[in-house]
Amino acid sequence: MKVTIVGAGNVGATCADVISYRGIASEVVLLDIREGFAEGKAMDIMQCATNTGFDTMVSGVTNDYSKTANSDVVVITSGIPRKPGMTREELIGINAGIVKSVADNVLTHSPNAIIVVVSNPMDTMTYLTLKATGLPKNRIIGMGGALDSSRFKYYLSKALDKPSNDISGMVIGGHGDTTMIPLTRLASYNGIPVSQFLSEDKLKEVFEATKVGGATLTGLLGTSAWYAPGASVAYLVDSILNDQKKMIACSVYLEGEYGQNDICMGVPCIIGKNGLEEIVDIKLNDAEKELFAKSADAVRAMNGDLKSVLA
Ligand SMILES: NC(=O)c1ccc[n+]([C@@H]2O[C@H](COP(=O)([O-])OP(=O)(O)OC[C@H]3O[C@@H](n4cnc5c(N)ncnc54)[C@H](O)[C@@H]3O)[C@@H](O)[C@H]2O)c1
Ligand SMILES: O=C(O)C[C@H](O)C(=O)O
Repeated sequence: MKVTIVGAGNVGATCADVISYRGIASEVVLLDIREGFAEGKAMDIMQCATNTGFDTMVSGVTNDYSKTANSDVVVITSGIPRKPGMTREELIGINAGIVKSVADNVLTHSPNAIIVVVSNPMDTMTYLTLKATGLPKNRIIGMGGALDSSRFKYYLSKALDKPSNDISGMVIGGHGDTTMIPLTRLASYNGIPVSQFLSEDKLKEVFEATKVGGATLTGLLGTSAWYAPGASVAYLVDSILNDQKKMIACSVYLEGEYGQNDICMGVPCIIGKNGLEEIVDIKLNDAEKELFAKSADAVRAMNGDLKSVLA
């Protein structure tokens, strides 16, 4: 199975590294516009093969889309990341043009690919990709919820002082500092509601820390995070390529689900060989429904800025 990753920067290269290390795909092509950069990243990753023991063929190309032909999955990470103090939404002016032209290019050579959108503001870039390509909704998946959910479990694990892998939890809504909805009511520690172990105040702290998880890392690193984002994309790609049918919160096109229409935002999805295979309808309580509606208002307002790109 072949995966192309457009953008060989921090997230794209980390994703290629995790995919090859875990043997998720037989071939990975990294593509970037910076002369020689993707080639260098691919060479560096390939020089891990004998020490970490993988057989995936990773190659890099400078803007040559012919090398990406017949990819099963294309991941779009091209564009600029935010700097400390910025929101993801501020990236739209530059990233919208990049994402649209990249989506057109990849489809010319891989007309059947499933596209995973990572560039920010991710929900809006996912919507843009869907509208610009006209592809069916099962083939356009925005990655954000897998990452936000892993951060949620990290913060819960810290609060509980228990391992992250014993914790279950999901973040839905937009992938933004104010639009994420960590579902604290439904999170559990080995099947037991976390509310049995954590006070309301502690859960509120976890909720708030999760929402700004990306901003916190950006403040510490000077640019946005890449290890967990790259691993989260690889997790999603694994579920597609290996038809795992995992339930993963992803940004997908909604047509009435969760009371929303004509918008891409994070909801629980079954992800398999056809990409989005099902949107899972979990029963939200009134407070969660209200948060979801507010989150959708913010994402929709952002989508309004796409008019000139989509014209
Ligand atoms: N959805 C998420 O959960 C999530 C997580 C982390 C980062 N991101 C976003 O992913 C994007 C990339 O982040 P990063 O940290 O890897 O940035 P980065 O700057 O390290 O890498 C981006 C790469 O894109 C390349 N690029 C720019 N224009 C291109 C084009 N037209 N064609 C091909 N390549 C092009 C650049 O040369 C650069 O190497 C940012 O927009 C960031 O906000 C999203
Ligand atoms: O925080 C960012 O800007 C990058 C990404 O969306 C993240 O959540 O790490």
